[in-house]
Amino acid sequence: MTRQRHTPPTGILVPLVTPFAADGRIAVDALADLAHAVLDAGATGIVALGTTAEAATLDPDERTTVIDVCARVCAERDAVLVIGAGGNDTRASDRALADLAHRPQAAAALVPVPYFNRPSQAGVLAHFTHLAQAAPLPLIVYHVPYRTGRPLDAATLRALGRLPGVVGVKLAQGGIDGETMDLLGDLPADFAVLVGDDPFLSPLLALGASGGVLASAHVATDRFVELTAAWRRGDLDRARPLGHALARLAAALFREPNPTVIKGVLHAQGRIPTPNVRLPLLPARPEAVDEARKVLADLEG
Ligand SMILES: O=C(O)C1=N[C@H](C(=O)O)C[C@H](O)C1
Repeated sequence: MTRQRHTPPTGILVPLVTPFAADGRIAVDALADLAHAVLDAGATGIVALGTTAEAATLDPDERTTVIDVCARVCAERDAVLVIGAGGNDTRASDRALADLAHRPQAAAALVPVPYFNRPSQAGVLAHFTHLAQAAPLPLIVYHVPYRTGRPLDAATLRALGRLPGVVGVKLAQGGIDGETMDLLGDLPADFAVLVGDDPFLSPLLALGASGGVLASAHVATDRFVELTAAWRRGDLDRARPLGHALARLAAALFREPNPTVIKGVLHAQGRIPTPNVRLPLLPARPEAVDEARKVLADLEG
């Protein structure tokens, strides 16, 4: 099948947490309120079932609920919806993506590089070539080698970017290295780099990234949006200090495994009913939450 190219999403996309009520069930209203709040603050869209959503701990019915809520809000708001899908097995990923055929609101699926079973780079390319041909919607490759155990060089990322069904990469390499520079220096047409490492948002925007998928942007969303606009118009006097301030905020929010600190902060702000996470995650220590709130207050003060 020949796939047409689609416009990649840009700007700030927020991968929403899954708020839990005291009885352990998903707090559906709180999830919808979070979605509306980040869109009110200027986010381009939201990601349902990202890592931040603790997607791995949700049962199939709960995953459907999360997608339903996010899809409803995005439809109401005419916002971009990206849905996390896929895994480390090509056939299973294929089936998961096929299930999204009845989600016409979704702009793209966020699909991880296969983790744990350590395919070669050629195997990763073959995986995405297969998925991109068969999937009912465009794909964003989620490249996060410190989670997947599979680094990719710039040539492979570019080859992924040239696949007709692939519209972008969520780049979370844990830093900026030679491969990052090589990739951003020579991007395929209509292929978006979305930053997935919150502390590196500002330098990667300066290098040509078109936005970010950032759990940190649950808070100070308007500042993250402002940062992308400042780099876009070349306003260095605004972008540099704001970028540093948001990197400090991101560092504080990621002091403990994501999304534990973010949930602690959202709970303290009264935006979600509990800070609860599911095992094997443990709730953030109160000191970590307090520190993140202090950095946030300094930013907003
Ligand atoms: O869920 C996501 O999408 C994100 N997950 C990353 C992680 O948990 O490592 C962080 C990033 O902000 C977005």
